[in-house]
Amino acid sequence: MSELSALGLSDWLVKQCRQLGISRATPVQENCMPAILQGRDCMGCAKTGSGKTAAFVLPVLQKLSEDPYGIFCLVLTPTRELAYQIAEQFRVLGKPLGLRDCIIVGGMDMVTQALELSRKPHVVVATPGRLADHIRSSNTFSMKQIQFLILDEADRLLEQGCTDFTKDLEVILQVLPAKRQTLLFSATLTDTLQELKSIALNKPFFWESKSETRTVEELDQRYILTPEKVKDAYLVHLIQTFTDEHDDWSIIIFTNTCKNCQILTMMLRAFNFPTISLHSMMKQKQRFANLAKFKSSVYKILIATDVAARGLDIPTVQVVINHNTPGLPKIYIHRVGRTARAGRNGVSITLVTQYDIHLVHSIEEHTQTKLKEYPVEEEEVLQILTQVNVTRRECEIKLESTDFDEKKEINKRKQLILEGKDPDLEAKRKAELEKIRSQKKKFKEKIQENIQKQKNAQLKKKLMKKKYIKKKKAEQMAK
Ligand SMILES: Nc1ncnc2c1ncn2[C@@H]1O[C@H](COP(=O)(O)OP(=O)(O)OP(=O)(O)O)[C@@H](O)[C@H]1O
Repeated sequence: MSELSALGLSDWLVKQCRQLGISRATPVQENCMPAILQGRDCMGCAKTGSGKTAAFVLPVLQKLSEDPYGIFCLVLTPTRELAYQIAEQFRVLGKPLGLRDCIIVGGMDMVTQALELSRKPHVVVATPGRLADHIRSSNTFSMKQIQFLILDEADRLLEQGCTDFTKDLEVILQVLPAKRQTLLFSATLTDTLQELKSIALNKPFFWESKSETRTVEELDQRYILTPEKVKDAYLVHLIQTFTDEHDDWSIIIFTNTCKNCQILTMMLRAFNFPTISLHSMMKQKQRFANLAKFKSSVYKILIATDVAARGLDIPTVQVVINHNTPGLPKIYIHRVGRTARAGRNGVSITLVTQYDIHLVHSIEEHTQTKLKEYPVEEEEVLQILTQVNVTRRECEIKLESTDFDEKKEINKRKQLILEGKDPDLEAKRKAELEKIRSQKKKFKEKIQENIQKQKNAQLKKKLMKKKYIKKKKAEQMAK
């Protein structure tokens, strides 16, 4: 690791870093910061928890201090919680500058945000959807002068997943100057390198940490093979063991859906575990409040969907449990990267059913790490199995009596409206597609049935012929 001052940072910034416990640069900082300070575009790919945020925050602050104006820098990131975390790093490190930042994310008041944007903050940290909304609806701010565009978790921003940012990014890129520095960072940048290269136009400086594995050495990666029906009993058993043995540990449990997140939270609370949840069906204020309670260790267990998989930096997290095996290796890398950050140790445990074994193989191949089995006293798990499953069922019934599913439907409709689609038309289209699909299926089945019938008839014919020949032969022999 290098001294920060040797990398071209001013004394005030080095001093500010020291106050935050940053005395020497991590490899991603050591390699990317000089290139950024030289004015180059940069793509940085380094493992989770390796200090990528400071690798772009520090050079931006250095440049901003030389020529301060607003809006100087725009940071885009996929989740609202991450936007607040990044803005906080800018605020803390840029305090001596009197840095003014502005956070533009969905679920918060648009008028207040528009007002803040019009006051020319130095740095805007945003999620793409809400920023694109402001650009479409307001002319009270300009981004024509920005020096830096930063895409944190860049691969997620550019991939076409369930939340597709590409249209919003197009809107944003149209209002940015062509002459700017573009910086892209992620722990899984190399997966989508080609798409990313088109965003950073000026022959970017590319740096990737050289390592055989794609997860950190300090992370102990484990799995438990379990039948689906016993999964929750394993989960309760694991949490009981961890909380019995450690006072100061926090645990993040990742699950696949908002509903599962809600049910597991209710279930663990029924067992008196201090549990809180984070998922996209919660109101934004509740999301922030829950995260704050988890960060301050008021609650030791956070159950989240993949909305919390990337970027969140919570040093007390010692354990990550994957209640479902992630379908994609890169989701696994980000999820387990919520622990073992900045040189600390951590454990990840993935619950694997017999249907997920191929996913584990793909994770192992991608991360170049073999997951080890986590030893569990199975007798103890079996002892609580009935109680856990009954409690889960009770929680499911309780949730069904609320308007959770209805809210989900409303949220889906809202999302479609935001995407400029008519929800009723979409539902009709979906039903029609479903009808066509089922007709196709029936048609295929019919063809298969006919083919089978033909084959059977041919077989029958062959058998009859054989029988006939046999009979004839027998008759001839008799003669
Ligand atoms: N040079 C440094 N020395 C010590 N700690 C550092 C240094 N740089 C950053 N950190 C700390 O390391 C932690 C992880 O940093 P950061 O959140 O930037 O990781 P990241 O690489 O962006 O991870 P992810 O891929 O999960 O988003 C933070 O708490 C940060 O304050």
